[in-house]
Amino acid sequence: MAPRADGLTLALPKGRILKQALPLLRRVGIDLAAVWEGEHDRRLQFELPPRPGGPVAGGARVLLVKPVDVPTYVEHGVADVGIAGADTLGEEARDLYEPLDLGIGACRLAIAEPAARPTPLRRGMALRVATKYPRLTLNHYRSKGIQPEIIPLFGSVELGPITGLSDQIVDLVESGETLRQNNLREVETILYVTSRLIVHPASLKLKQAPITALIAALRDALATDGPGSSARTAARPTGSEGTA
Ligand SMILES: Nc1ncnc2c1ncn2[C@@H]1O[C@H](COP(=O)(O)OP(=O)(O)OP(=O)(O)O)[C@@H](O)[C@H]1O
Ligand SMILES: O=P(O)(O)OC[C@H]1O[C@H](OP(=O)(O)OP(=O)(O)O)[C@H](O)[C@@H]1O
Repeated sequence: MAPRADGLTLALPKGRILKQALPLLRRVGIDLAAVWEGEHDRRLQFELPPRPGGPVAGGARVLLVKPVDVPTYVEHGVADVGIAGADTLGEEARDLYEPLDLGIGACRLAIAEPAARPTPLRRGMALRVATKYPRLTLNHYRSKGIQPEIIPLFGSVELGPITGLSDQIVDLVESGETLRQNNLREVETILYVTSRLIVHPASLKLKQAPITALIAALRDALATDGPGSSARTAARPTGSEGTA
C-alpha cells in the first residue's frame, strides 16, 4: 500500500546511523520498530500507518538503503527526506535542502599515518593517500599546496600505510581505537561529522505540511533530550574545539 499523497517517503541509512536514529524517529511518531524486526530482517521497504496530528499523519514509506546512497534517493525525488552523514554530503555536491543537524553518527574525517613513520607535509611534495573520500581529501591537501596521488579504498583503509600502499590515509575516526590498534596516529582533522536531515527541494513545496511538521518535531526532540551535543562532543579528540 502506497502512502497517501501527503505521506512521506524516507530514505534511512542501514547500519550504525540507523541504530542512533531509531529512538529519535520514534520520539516524533515514526516507529520503525513496529514494522521492522531488526538487522536480520532483509526487507528493504516498510509502510507506516497514518498517525494523526504529526509528521506522519498521511502515513509513511521507509526505504532502508546503504548510507552512501541516501542522498541519491532524495536528490532524485524517490524519497522526500533522508538522513545522511556530513562526510557523505561533503563528498559530492548535490541539490538538496539540509535543514537540521541531528547530532547522531558523530565522528571525524581525519588524516592519519604510522606513528613510527611520520611524513612531514610540505608544498609540492609527492604523497600517496588512501581514502574512501577522494574529493574531500584532494580539496584539503590542495589547500596546502600538495597534489597527492589518491588511492581509492572501500574499507580497512588503515591498512594503506601499514602495507606500504600509501603514506597517509584520510578516514573516519570515532573512538580512535582502530588507529591505536594499528599503530597509526591522527595528524589532523579535516571535517567534524554528524548526520543531517536532508530534503528534496520539490518535496518541501509539494508536501510542505508534513515536512515542516517533521523538521519542527525533530528540532523539539533534539532541544529537549536529543543525542546531539553529547554525541558531537564524543567524536572530538580531547582538547579540540570548534570545527576543522
Ligand atoms: N566509526 C564510524 N565509522 C564509520 N562511519 C561512521 C562512524 N561513526 C559514524 N559514522 C557515520 O556512519 C556512516 C557510515 O555508516 P556505516 O559504517 O554503517 O556504513 P557503511 O560504510 O556503508 O558500512 P559497511 O562498513 O557495512 O560498508 C558514515 O558515513 C558516517 O557518517
Ligand atoms: O575510531 P573507531 O571507533 O575505531 O572507528 C573508526 C573505524 O570505523 C570505520 O570502519 P568500519 O567499522 O565502518 O569498517 P570499514 O573499515 O570496513 O569501513 C572507519 O572507517 C574506521 O576504520
